[in-house]
Amino acid sequence: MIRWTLDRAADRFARPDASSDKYRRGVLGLRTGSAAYPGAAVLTAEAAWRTGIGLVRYAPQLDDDPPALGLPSPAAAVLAARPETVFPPRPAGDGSGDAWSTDAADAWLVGSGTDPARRSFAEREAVLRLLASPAPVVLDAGALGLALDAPASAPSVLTPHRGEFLSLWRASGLGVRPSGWAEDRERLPAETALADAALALAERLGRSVLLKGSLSIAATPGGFCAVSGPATPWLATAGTGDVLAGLLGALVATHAEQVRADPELLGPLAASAAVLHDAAAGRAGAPITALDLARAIPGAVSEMIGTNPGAQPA
Ligand SMILES: NC(=O)C1=CN([C@@H]2O[C@H](COP(=O)(O)OP(=O)(O)OC[C@H]3O[C@@H](n4cnc5c(N)ncnc54)[C@H](O)[C@@H]3O)[C@@H](O)[C@H]2O)[C@@H](O)CC1
Ligand SMILES: Nc1ncnc2c1ncn2[C@@H]1O[C@H](COP(=O)(O)OP(=O)(O)O)[C@@H](O)[C@H]1O
Repeated sequence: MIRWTLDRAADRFARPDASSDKYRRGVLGLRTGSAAYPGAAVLTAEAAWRTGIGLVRYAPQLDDDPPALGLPSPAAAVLAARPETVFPPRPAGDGSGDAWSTDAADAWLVGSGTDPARRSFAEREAVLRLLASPAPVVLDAGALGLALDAPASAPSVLTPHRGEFLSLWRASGLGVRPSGWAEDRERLPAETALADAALALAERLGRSVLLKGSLSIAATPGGFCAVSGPATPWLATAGTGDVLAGLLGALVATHAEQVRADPELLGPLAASAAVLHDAAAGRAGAPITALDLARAIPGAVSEMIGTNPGAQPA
């Protein structure tokens, strides 16, 4: 198992150069947030932009509930926070089934701030289409379970916390809980027990896994395994996982071609997202709030690049 560091992450961070333009630098598509959780859409967009990317496209969930309590729609909330974001050229429901084709982005982030119980049939079909296409996909929160329903054709990485990981473990038929994991959630499994479990789930699903927590483990079906942390416990606050998902989405989109050629690269990228997330946390003070964390990402990126200024993008 490799201990992942900011130096290693710097080696895999894509810098723009004179030949860059917004499309060639990486386009990330977001299918995040919902009427129930519009804030998650904002946090994923904010984190993706602040990680450094050419373009973020936001796709509202198909057939989502109407906004309640006077809240804005997730798309309106994203636009207010991040006017750089681009939205579908026409509303969904025009007969095409989806406003954007799967190739509208180099990579996709799906699921943060969504509730699987409220996902419409059209939305589920749209995500399954993404998972059957070649662009890499990050699956988070409410979309994690879809990894069990789709063949592993798109290179993909899942970002469960320990509770979500246990659900995936059970649903994939691996048993009640991994060896060395106590029933009591407060008792943290040892590093090796976390790593063994992450590797076993990655192999079973044929997808990479970033098991989040104080220690985060990035594991791939091919056997790559990296640990980072312990991260600052001030990260234990709502929305920081959405920030991590947006950050990882941007790293994947800026390496989409390389990931298509070698899906194992999702392991190092996931490990890099975890260390960059904690570096941003270190700059966000204490206590941390999720939006402050996202806003601290550029400082963490500058610090990271500063550790290895001459490196070429991987
Ligand atoms: N501003 C927003 O819009 C926010 C939206 N969020 C979204 O809210 C949705 C549901 O998240 P919830 O937090 O309600 O549900 P979770 O899916 O996080 O929790 C489900 C179950 O897992 C347990 N659990 C949570 N964290 C755990 C951990 N680290 N170890 C072990 N067990 C753990 C919980 O106690 C619960 O029983 C997700 O889609 C998420 O993305 C959250 O990210 C919070 C912020
Ligand atoms: N005690 C802790 N110490 C360090 N990091 C933590 C701790 N608890 C949570 N985190 C980190 O905070 C983030 C929480 O993500 P998640 O549970 O998905 O929250 P949310 O759904 O509210 O965004 C993850 O990146 C996780 O690694």
